[in-house]
Amino acid sequence: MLRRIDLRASGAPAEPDALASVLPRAEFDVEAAVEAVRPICSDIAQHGVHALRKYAEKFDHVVPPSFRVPADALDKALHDLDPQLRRAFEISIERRRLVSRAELGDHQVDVDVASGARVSQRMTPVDRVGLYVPGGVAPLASTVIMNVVPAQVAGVGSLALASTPQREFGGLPHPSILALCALLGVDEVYAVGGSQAVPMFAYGVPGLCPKVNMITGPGNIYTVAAKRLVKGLVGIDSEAGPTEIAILADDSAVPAFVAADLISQSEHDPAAASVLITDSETLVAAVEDELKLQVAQARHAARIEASLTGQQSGVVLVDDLDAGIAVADAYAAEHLEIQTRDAAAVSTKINNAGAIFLGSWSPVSLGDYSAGSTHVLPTAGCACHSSGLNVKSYLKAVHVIDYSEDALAEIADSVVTFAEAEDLPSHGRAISIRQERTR
Ligand SMILES: NC(=O)c1ccc[n+]([C@@H]2O[C@H](COP(=O)([O-])OP(=O)(O)OC[C@H]3O[C@@H](n4cnc5c(N)ncnc54)[C@H](O)[C@@H]3O)[C@@H](O)[C@H]2O)c1
Ligand SMILES: N[C@H](CO)Cc1c[nH]c[nH+]1
Ligand SMILES: [Zn+2]
Repeated sequence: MLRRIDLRASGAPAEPDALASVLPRAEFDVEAAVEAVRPICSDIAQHGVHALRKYAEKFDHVVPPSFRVPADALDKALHDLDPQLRRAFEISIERRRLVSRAELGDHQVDVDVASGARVSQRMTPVDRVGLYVPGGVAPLASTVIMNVVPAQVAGVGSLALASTPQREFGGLPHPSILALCALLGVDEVYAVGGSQAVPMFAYGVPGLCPKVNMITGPGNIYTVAAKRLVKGLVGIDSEAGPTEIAILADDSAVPAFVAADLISQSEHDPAAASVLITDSETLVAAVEDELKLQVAQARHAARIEASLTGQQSGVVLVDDLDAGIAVADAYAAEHLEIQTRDAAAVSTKINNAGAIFLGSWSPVSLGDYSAGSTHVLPTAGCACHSSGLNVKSYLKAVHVIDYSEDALAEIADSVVTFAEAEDLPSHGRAISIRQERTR
C-alpha cells in the first residue's frame, strides 16, 4: 500500500536538503494554493459580508443566517452537551492549561549592563487574536482547546473564533465546537470557513468582525495559504496544514501499533502524509499486512487509503538507526513517533520535529486530544524553523531601556563611532548633542 523509497546502500544524500528532496512530500503545496485563495482574500477585503455569502455557498454549501453565532446558540450547545463528552473536554482543558502555565515560565529579564545602564524585557500579550478551528472534513473540537487555552493563559484580551458552517446544523459550526467555546468563555464566534475566515480576521469586515492583530490555528491547504497571504498585515503562528506523521521504528516496534498510528493521521485528509522510516524489512511486511486489515475496517477507509497511497506517504528504508535519524531530521515531521529501543535516547538526536512521541504508549492520538501538549503543529518541513502553538506564540517581547546621564556619557563615543561607520551621522548627533548640553 505504501510506496517504497529505498535509501539502503545507495549512498543516500548526506546533506539534509538533498536528503529532504528525495523524501515523500505533497505535490500540491501551499505555494500552489496561494494563487487559488488570493482572489478570495481580496474579494472579502473589498466586499465583506457579500463575499462571505458567496464563498460560504461555494465551499461550505450553506449560507448561515448570521455569520456571527448568536449567544443563545452557544448556551444551548453547552446545555445539550453529553456529560461524558463534557468530562473528556474538561480533562483535556485541565491538562493543556497545566502545561500552558508552565510554558509561561518566569521570563522577567532585568540586566544592568553597566552602572546605571539597565535593559529589561517585558512580555506583553497580543491585544486581539482570531482563532481558526477546522470543520470541513471533521469538526475538530479539540482544536478549540489548543487555540483558546494558551491564548487565555498568555492574557490575550480579545478572542474571536471561526469554524466552518455546517449544513446539518442550519449553518452553525458543529455543536461540540460551540459547546467548547461556551465552556471556555469565548463568546465571539463566527460560522466562516478557513479561506474566508482568515481574510475576515485580517482585514476586518465592517458591521461584522473587527480586524485582529494575529491569526492562529490549523487548517487545510487553502486555509494555510490564506494565512501565508496575510502574514505581515497580521501575525500568524506556524503554517499548520495537512497533518503528517513520521514513525521512526526498528524491529522492536509493534506492527499493529505502527499501522494504527499511520492510519490515525491519514484519517484527517486525503492530503495527509504518513511515513514509516525503518531499517527492518520484517517490520515493513508486518505493517503492510496490518494496514490491509485495519484500513478495511476503518469508517473513513477511502480517505485513509487516498492518503496512504498518495505521493506524500511512503516507507523509507534505511541501512541502520543512525541513517533513520538523519532521514527523520531532514523530513522535519509535524509529528514524529519513535518506536525503537531506547526511544528517549534516540529522541535527543532529533532536532527537527513539531512534536516527538516516545515509545509504544505515547501515540499521536493521545497528543491530539488529552496529553496536555499542543496539537497545532508546523507541517511541510516548517518544523525546522517553527514551533507548535503555545503560550509564547501569543506574547511579544518588549525591551525597556533605562540609562542614566552618566551611563550614556560612558558609552557615547562608541555609539557615535558606530553611527559614522554606517553613514548615519544624525544618529550620532542624537548622542553628542546630549554630551554638549551637559558639559
Ligand atoms: N497541522 C496541524 O496542526 C493540524 C491540526 C488539525 C488539523 N489539521 C489539518 O486541518 C485540515 C482540516 O481539513 P478541513 O478541510 O476540515 O479544513 P478547513 O476547515 O481549514 O477547510 C474548510 C475550508 O476550506 C476552504 N476551501 C475548501 N475548498 C477550497 C477551495 N477549492 N479554494 C479555496 N478554499 C477552499 C473553505 O474556506 C472551507 O470552509 C486537515 O488537512 C488536517 O490535517 C492540521
Ligand atoms: N492530528 C491533528 C494535528 O495535526 C489534530 C487533531 C485534532 N483532532 C484529531 N486530531
Ligand atoms: Zn489527528
